Amino acid sequence: MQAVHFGAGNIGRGFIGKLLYDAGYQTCFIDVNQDMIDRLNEEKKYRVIYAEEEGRVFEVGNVSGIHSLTEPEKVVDAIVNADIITTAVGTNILPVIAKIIARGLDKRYQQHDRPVNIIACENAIGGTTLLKQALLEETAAENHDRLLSLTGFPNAAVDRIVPNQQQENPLDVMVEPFFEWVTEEPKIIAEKPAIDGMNYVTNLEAYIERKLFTVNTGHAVTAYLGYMESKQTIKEALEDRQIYEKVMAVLQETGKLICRKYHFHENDHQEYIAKIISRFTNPFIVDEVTRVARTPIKKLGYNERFISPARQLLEQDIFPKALVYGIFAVLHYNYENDPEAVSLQAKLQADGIKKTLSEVSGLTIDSPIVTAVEKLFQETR
Ligand SMILES: NC(=O)c1ccc[n+]([C@@H]2O[C@H](COP(=O)([O-])OP(=O)(O)OC[C@H]3O[C@@H](n4cnc5c(N)ncnc54)[C@H](O)[C@@H]3O)[C@@H](O)[C@H]2O)c1
Ligand SMILES: O=P(O)(O)OC[C@@H](O)[C@@H](O)[C@H](O)[C@H](O)CO
Repeated sequence: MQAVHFGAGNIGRGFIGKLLYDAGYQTCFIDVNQDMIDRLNEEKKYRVIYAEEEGRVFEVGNVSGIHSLTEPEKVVDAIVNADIITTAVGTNILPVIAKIIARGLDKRYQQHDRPVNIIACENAIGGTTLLKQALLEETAAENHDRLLSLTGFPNAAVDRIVPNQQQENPLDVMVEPFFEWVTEEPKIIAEKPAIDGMNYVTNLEAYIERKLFTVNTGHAVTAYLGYMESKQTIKEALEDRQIYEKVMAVLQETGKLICRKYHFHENDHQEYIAKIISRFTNPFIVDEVTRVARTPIKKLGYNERFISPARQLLEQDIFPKALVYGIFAVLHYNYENDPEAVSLQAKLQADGIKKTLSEVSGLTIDSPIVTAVEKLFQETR
């Protein structure tokens, strides 16, 4: 069985690639990192190392690589023959790879009518749906029906902390032992891919919101508050009592929303939070605050980890005080090596807090969230 996976990065190699290998797939990674592609083709295998006391090591074999931009014909042919297509490139890159995937699917369905599932393994609500929309834009209108009748577009939630790597062999990747991959069953086409460790659910929204608003909201608040306090890593940030308490306050707010909306049991959710904090403070992982804080403009999006739970709480007449503080912290993120942080700071300088926040978040300028964030700035001046 052939898998085509876009993004040979941390999650691509450390999570999806491993599960695909264990399930018997030969995985062709598509990336723009030439060194990574060359190494994959030379070595045809790499190692996944667990960040734990025993330090278990797993070999992932049957891998190869193709450059997304310089070898487009090879990418197209890999898509023609794929049994599954997955991505882990970052949500912002999905419209970029849509072009080549659309070409590949077009050629595929000219040659045969074997259905294929595409699963975007990104941190986003409706990641595969975003890719599907971008694919339709890249496909001639007369081929839309054929594309939609032969392609499955299930959304997914993926959870495994894979920090930036410092391995001797750049192909090797250290990951936390915990993982969760949940895929939307009703949108699967034809036979369900049998991948050990990937679970199918009918109500993905509950799982993705629980994951995004707990793991990722908690992670992001830790990172932005940590950055403000000059902490280097997520673990170091959480060792600061004041940061820890602010993070817990945020998780109690998002927890209230998740438990009410999806009827998760309160005690189970508190255990879920405790487990996540223990994952963040895993002593075998060095996870820099700047990795977790990356792309702050994206993270302030309307359907993202801060604004979505904050506005949903507000709709229930609950004022999201702790989340507002988190948003205030995001606006302080001025890391010069993150292009989005640089643009965000430039925009804040030019347009001020209310206009900037309103534009990046999609909230109205008179939203109580925007007003409360501005008030925090005034109070700390
Ligand atoms: N690292 C984690 O802990 C984690 C966990 C769950 C989900 N995710 C999600 O997985 C996705 C990837 O994150 P990551 O941490 O692996 O990032 P990463 O930067 O390590 O990997 C992304 C890869 O995509 C490649 N890429 C960029 N543009 C490309 C293009 N046009 N064509 C093909 N490849 C391209 C990059 O070269 C890189 O190798 C993100 O959506 C992230 O939110 C990450
Ligand atoms: O990947 P991002 O930028 O959406 O979020 C940063 C981290 O919170 C994220 O990568 C987590 O490590 C991951 O989502 C854990 O499953």
